[in-house]
Amino acid sequence: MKFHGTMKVNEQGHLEIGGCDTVDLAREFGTPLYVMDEVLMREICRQYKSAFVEKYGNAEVIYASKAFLTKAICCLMQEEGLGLDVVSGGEIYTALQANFPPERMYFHGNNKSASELTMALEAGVGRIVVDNFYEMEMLDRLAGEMGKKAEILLRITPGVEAHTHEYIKTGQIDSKFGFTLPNGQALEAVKAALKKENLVLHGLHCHIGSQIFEMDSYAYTARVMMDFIKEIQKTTGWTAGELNLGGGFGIYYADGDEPATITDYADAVFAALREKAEEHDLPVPKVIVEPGRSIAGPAGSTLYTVGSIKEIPGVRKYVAVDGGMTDNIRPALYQARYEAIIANKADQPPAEVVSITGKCCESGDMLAWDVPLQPAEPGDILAMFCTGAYGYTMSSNYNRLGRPAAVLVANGQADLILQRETYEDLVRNDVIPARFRK
Ligand SMILES: Cc1ncc(COP(=O)(O)O)c(C=O)c1O
Ligand SMILES: N[C@@H](CCCC[NH3+])C(=O)O
Repeated sequence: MKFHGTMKVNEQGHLEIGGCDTVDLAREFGTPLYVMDEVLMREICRQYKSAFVEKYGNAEVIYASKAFLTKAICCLMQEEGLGLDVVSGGEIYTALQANFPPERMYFHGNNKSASELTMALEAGVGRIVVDNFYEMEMLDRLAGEMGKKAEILLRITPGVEAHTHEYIKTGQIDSKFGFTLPNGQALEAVKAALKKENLVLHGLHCHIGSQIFEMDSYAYTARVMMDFIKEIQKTTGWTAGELNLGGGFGIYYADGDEPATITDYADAVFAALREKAEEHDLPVPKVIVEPGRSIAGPAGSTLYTVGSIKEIPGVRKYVAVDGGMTDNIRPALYQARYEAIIANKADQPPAEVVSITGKCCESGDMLAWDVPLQPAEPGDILAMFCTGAYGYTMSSNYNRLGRPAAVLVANGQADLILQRETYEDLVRNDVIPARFRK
């Protein structure tokens, strides 16, 4: 069990985050509640900036907003000087609504629609990361029609097998993302992009997957990409000025996870780039990294209220909470592990091993299997750690549960950044055809 950021046990024996007693937060804002530790989030942003930008100069850190996005988070990222990775019209819209500068956005996606590309061009999104030939043609045409130039990177699938869960690997040849490098498709894509009248090719992008612990995988990928940049230069005369290496830096969720440091990450990447730059007589390109999970994940905790408890003697004890796969699908989807504590008994040692389940009509609706926990009773507040990334953003209304609220906490102050969905919100888009309204 590991505490993160500003977490501590206060004099009442309660878990405190950002100087706020979590039991009070649960009372004031209700549960389930996402609690984001602002100080920790900012601290991680600064670690990224210092490890990549301050140490190596020609680099940029952009936050992968798919991890956790609200308008307030856009404001925070802007204050910290990070760019934004966006992957849909909805993410672009959210960022624009928060006045996030469009030129600092990178637009990703393997199936962007014409209306999303138009929106990106109109807004002046900084880089569109072109994923496939269909998109390349469409973007060139749309930009031409609008009398604009699209500033692009090309997404390359480098053929790198990252050591992570099958569902979150993206760099291998058999991937839906990007132009495949090993079979020559990527080189064809570069040649095609260079010929397009309305596309300005600035560089390349790749992303090998998510929750990655081995910095060698990043170094290896950087070398593969530099070899490719040389190959492109030899074939076309064009030299990529930008290399976006994606995100994926792994974090601690539970005992046994051993993440590297952000400094190790930056050093591994730059050592590989410099080595290859020398070998190939190439400039080191501008490096862009897109961390999502590692910025939002450790900063977020979810508070739940304990309800029913079912003990099957000799088999298992289920402790049910008032959320579940609707606010955190990761255990069900990726067998993700989490650590939890009874927030109002945070000064007590764990007394038993229990499984934490949600309230959905689904046996797979589990938040944690066989974890140590303080003695749980109905009404207790359970805090689950490191839920800040891909919890809210992958949430659903299954069983017509409303999505939780979220607060940003710092220095004893809690600010609401997401309202709890109400029953009214749940029926907002329902339409009853006239023939039923007799
Ligand atoms: C293209 C791209 N960039 C960045 C990320 C962010 O990854 P992570 O949240 O693991 O840092 C992802 C998600 O895996 C991605 O697909
Ligand atoms: N959503 C995933 C990772 C995929 C990230 C986006 N490419 C997770 O929760 O781990």
